[in-house]
Amino acid sequence: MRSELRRLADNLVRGAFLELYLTPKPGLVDLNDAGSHHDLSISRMEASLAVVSGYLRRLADSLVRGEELTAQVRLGIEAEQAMLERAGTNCHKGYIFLSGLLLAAAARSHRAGEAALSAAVADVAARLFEVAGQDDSNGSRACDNYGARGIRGEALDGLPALFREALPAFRCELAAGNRGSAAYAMLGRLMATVEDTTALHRCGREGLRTVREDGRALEQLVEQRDDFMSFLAQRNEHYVSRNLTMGGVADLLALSFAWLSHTGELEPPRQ
Ligand SMILES: CC(C)(COP(=O)(O)OP(=O)(O)OC[C@H]1O[C@@H](n2cnc3c(N)ncnc32)[C@H](O[C@H]2O[C@H](COP(=O)(O)OP(=O)(O)OP(=O)(O)O)[C@@H](O)[C@H]2O)[C@@H]1O)[C@@H](O)C(=O)NCCC(=O)NCCS
Ligand SMILES: Nc1ncnc2[nH]cnc12
Repeated sequence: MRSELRRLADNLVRGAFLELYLTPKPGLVDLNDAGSHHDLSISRMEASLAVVSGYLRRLADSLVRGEELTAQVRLGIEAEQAMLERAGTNCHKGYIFLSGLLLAAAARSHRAGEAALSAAVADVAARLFEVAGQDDSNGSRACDNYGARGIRGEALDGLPALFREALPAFRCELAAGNRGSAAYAMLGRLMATVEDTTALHRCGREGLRTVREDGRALEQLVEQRDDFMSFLAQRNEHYVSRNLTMGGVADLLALSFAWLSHTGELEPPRQ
């Protein structure tokens, strides 16, 4: 259990790096540019991931010691503060929460399999929201203004974006022999389905609609083996012109990469 949790913690860090370096991603920081994030850069996000890495190791240790959930929530809040102090950004706030939630659920899930893990996520999220207060945040305002459920709904429902959308999209593409486009099939599915409160906060319902339509277009281009890379680069220009971004999609993509890395599905097949 100890080594398994440490391994998952390491994969959660790896997943966030894989998300950061996937290029192009409209509105988001990638190897080409900082998208709609004037305050961010690759190096700043890498500095933020150093904080995430230390946090996930401490969280795994806390879980191995069998500490109460309140101790893990405290570690999450400390990590949010350390990210602001050391990297000057809140760019992984959502991921600190989502990765911690998945790790805490894995420690408490006594049955094997993704359905059991998803149920454990929902259970931990319900208990976590009882002990952690609700901030006056961009996400909570977007939820109030647009009747959205955002990251809290995603967590309380057991991460359906991960288990029911992203992973099946990746596996379906891989089963068709398309290893090169599998990550983009996953990105397209997340864009088409996630209720991203970062997009809502920045550009209202119109912004979320744009992300969803682009997600469906990306899925079609991937399916038709068309030039989806040029499409994403063009959409990046549009997102930057509107200040549109999709931080929730980014965090859920990172979580998906992390889980696929943990299961070994990112490795090339053995000859
Ligand atoms: C539960 C908390 C995470 C609090 O969340 P809250 O409801 O208060 O909302 P936000 O503070 O807005 O943070 C939520 C972040 O979640 C990401 N997100 C958005 N939609 C979804 C979704 N549908 N599913 C999953 N995740 C989603 C998103 O994160 C990314 O975007 C961030 C940038 O957003 P923002 O801060 O709004 O930035 P800007 O637009 O640039 O802002 P301005 O400059 O305009 O002001 C970035 O962080 C990405 O990660 C949302 O931002 C929570 O704080 C909590 O309870 N924490 C407890 C501690 C903990 O983590 N414990 C776990 C231990 S087990
Ligand atoms: N690549 C990225 N760009 C901007 N915000 C993010 N939050 C998580 N990943 C991100």
